[in-house]
Amino acid sequence: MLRSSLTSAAAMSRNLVLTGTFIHTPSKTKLEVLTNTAVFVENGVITSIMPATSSLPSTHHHIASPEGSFFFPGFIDTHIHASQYPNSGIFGTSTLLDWLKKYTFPLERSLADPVKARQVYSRVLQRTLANGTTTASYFATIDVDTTNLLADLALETGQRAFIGRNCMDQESPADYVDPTPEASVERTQRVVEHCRKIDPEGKLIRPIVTPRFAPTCSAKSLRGLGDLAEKEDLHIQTHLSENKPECEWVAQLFEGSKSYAHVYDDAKLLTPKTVLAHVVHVSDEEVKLLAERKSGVAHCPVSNNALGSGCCGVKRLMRAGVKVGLGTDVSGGYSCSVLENVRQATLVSSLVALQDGSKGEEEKLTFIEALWLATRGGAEVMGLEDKVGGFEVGKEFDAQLVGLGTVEGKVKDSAVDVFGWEDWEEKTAKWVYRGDERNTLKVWVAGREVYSK
Ligand SMILES: O=c1[nH]c(=O)c2nc[nH]c2[nH]1
Repeated sequence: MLRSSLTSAAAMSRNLVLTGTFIHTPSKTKLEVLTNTAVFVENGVITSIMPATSSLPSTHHHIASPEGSFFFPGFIDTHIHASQYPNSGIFGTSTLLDWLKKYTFPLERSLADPVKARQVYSRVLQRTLANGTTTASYFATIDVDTTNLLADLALETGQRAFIGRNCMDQESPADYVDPTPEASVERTQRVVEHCRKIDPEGKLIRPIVTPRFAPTCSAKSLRGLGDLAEKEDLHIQTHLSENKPECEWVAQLFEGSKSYAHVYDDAKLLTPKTVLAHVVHVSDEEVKLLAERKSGVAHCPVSNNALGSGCCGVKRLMRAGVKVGLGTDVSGGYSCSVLENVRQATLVSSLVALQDGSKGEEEKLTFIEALWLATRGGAEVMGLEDKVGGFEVGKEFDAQLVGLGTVEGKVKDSAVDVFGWEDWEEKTAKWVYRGDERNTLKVWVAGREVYSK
């Protein structure tokens, strides 16, 4: 059940003490398991972590993890198109450019209808929270009012969200396009103002400048958006080098730029606050540029597989010092589950390891590294590394309670069977490869319970 009203005392409680097992990834290679532990949360922030004792202060609302369950940091979805959620699973055999025309632009255009937008956005917020996503970076549509509605709904449900209005002023359908480069900037400014009005300190809701991708943005609009982001110190999100025909198209449209990545760099759009989705077909020079600019990558394995875009060598990016998180990329990706992307990130990396010219075993991502990408990696990409991603004093309590099943069927509705002899690392691996939203029992953002099964 989604906590959209503030009536429940538990949902409201900002002073909590949670006890039981806590699992997180302090580093890329380490899964830390804290058993019999108490985590104190005050005003949404973790104030102490200590061994659990039998006497707990009555000033704090107590939540104990049931046997066999554990607390895990909330997932960070660094790339998701909220407006495309109704199309999840509908992509046929299309690839990126025909998929955009056939399925995506018509649906996005229809969301200028506020009734439909409310229905779709409410549902995607509910479904992502039910999958343990506590932070999401959303693309909406080109429509200002319904993009602002997405911001309102995210604030109401309590998810941490970056809200982006899609900018597109060329190479787009005649009835789904910004009329001028100036309109792209001015309409974006209206969304920025709205987000800042409803959440002045950006505690949960932040605007994000969103040039859709280079082909649908004129050089003038890209430059205008780069200027806006610089002036207002804003986050930026876009797509980079997802599939080969797209890359060829960009080379034709932007002959003056050295590469696809340079198209954005030439417009001041590669900054430490930039999130680039996909990044499948990039040269070493482009990878170096991303690392130099400290821009982040949203790795979207499910979408890359579904649309046949290619296998992203994610370890290559990480070795070069590029920040990387995971993105569901709904609805190029058919699932809004970050866990599904954790799983597929590891599987794709095994295929990358077999490719000619790869570094073999070095390309493989372990499930622990993939969980790190889904939490701390995503936090770095979104500039939230001091706030979320793990269990440490000073971080906000963004977390999910994960319940696994037993062979006796003690946890209902779970596809994970735990026999009892597995250690916590093995149980976590079983969750990654066998689990789904049925295992997400509760979710908190900044100490507020925002979802309960
Ligand atoms: O996966 C994607 N989804 C989109 O909506 C899109 N637009 C440009 N490039 C895109 N890639």
